[in-house]
Amino acid sequence: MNTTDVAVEGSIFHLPFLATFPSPAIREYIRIFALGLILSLFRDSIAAIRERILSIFFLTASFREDTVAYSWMMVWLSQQPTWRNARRVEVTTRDLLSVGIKSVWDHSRKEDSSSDKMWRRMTFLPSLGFSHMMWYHRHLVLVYREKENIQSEFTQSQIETLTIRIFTFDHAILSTLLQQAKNTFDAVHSQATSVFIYDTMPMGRWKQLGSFQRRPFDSLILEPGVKESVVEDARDFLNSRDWYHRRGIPFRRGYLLYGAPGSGKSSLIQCVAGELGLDVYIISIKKERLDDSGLMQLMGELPERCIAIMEDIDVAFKQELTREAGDGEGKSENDGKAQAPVVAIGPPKDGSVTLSGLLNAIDGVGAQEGRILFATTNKYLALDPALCRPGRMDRHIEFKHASRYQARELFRTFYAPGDDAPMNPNGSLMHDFKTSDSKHEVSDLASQFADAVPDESFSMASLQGYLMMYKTSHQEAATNIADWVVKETEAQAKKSGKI
Ligand SMILES: Nc1ncnc2c1ncn2[C@@H]1O[C@H](COP(=O)(O)OP(=O)(O)OP(=O)(O)O)[C@@H](O)[C@H]1O
Repeated sequence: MNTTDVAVEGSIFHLPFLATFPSPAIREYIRIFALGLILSLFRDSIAAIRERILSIFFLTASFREDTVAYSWMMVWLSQQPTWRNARRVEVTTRDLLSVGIKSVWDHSRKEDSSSDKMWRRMTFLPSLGFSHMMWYHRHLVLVYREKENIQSEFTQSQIETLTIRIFTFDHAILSTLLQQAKNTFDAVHSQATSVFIYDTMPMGRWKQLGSFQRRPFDSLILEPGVKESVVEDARDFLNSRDWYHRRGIPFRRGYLLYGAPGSGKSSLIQCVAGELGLDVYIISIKKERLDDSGLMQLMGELPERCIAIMEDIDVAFKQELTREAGDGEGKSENDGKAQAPVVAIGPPKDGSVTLSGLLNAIDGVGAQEGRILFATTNKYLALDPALCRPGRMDRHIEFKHASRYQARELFRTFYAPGDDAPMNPNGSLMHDFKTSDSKHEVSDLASQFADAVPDESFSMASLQGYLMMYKTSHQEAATNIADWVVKETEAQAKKSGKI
């Protein structure tokens, strides 16, 4: 018997059949392989036993990154004091917008109170790949975050899963925790509108892009009653589900906002979203790799109460028209009453969404109920009649360049007395806006400003741009507007080749 045979037979891992192999090296390989196999089976059994024990004593809930409940839980976790003292923790000063976490303002560092450092923002989260313990209503809770690889046809990416285990036999505690997490999330987001985009990669899903502060309703200046009527119409729609169902009418509503660029179309959508507390889902029809079925899928995956936006809906199909053709100041091509659309629509140039695909996605069988669709265009006449008909676009709202009324109200809102008036470095208001004298003064200057602006000749965006040059001096803004109008009119004439 040679030394190798002794080693095999004398080891704690004795396999008699190995003696049939003449080569000692092969015997050694087989022995190591078998040992590894047994260890891995042993490890799996231990994990299965551990899992079994945990599932007996703990209530387990998993949340995938692409679900709303995951965002609730992450926001709630980020607000738990436990992580501030944890020995292993993820600290970030960024907003984790994909899950809707806004970093919290840390007021605790009083020594920095004179400087911006007081406002250092931090979010504490349980770190990835590590099991954390915390207490919830006197129950032990285990928190585990892990990333899982997802392979698609084109790419490989990762998706996170959060697992919560609660030491309890009572299911109600999970419901309480979820409700509390949702309330926390809602409270954090009550002043903000969440924005979602469709992520076609690695697999189609709506993904939160971020959130923006609700736009104050008063900051949008349209002709009297216009914005109020849109909000009321949308509110009425949301409350009329049964009415629609009883009459067999699909429970969807569409608004087509058309007209001059920079006149408040996107701003109106922001205001409606803020007033009705709805999230916004942006649909880019021109997105790469989006075809008819992809569009249908993303429309079908919209949540029930939301605002879906399709901006520049004309650009998706009209190859010969470009946005620049009507972007200049001065009267827009859409001024005046809306006429019947006359231009035929050609095949798509870049994207692969077709007109019939779009029409189906808007009101086909798979289209989501309860959603509000806002489509915008600067080329109203270029749209196909089928796209504009009631049922797809129920209300058409025209936007023109600023009227005198709008110019005056813009000025008044811009220099409105209030807490958000421009501040001096020492914290005092730049103007004494709080006195009624200054209110009257702003009113008078607003009229002077509006008188100098020709009716429906300049976009609200350009007037706003002008006022931005005089953020701190309303008198100068009112005095210099006449010169600005002359210069701008000349510039427009040059641009359009009139001089
Ligand atoms: N009616 C308005 N009232 C107040 N501000 C306005 C108004 N119209 C435009 N603005 C301001 O001008 C800027 C552009 O507005 P907005 O994006 O809403 O215009 P739009 O009509 O959607 O433009 P576009 O067609 O080019 O996308 C914003 O900063 C907005 O605050």
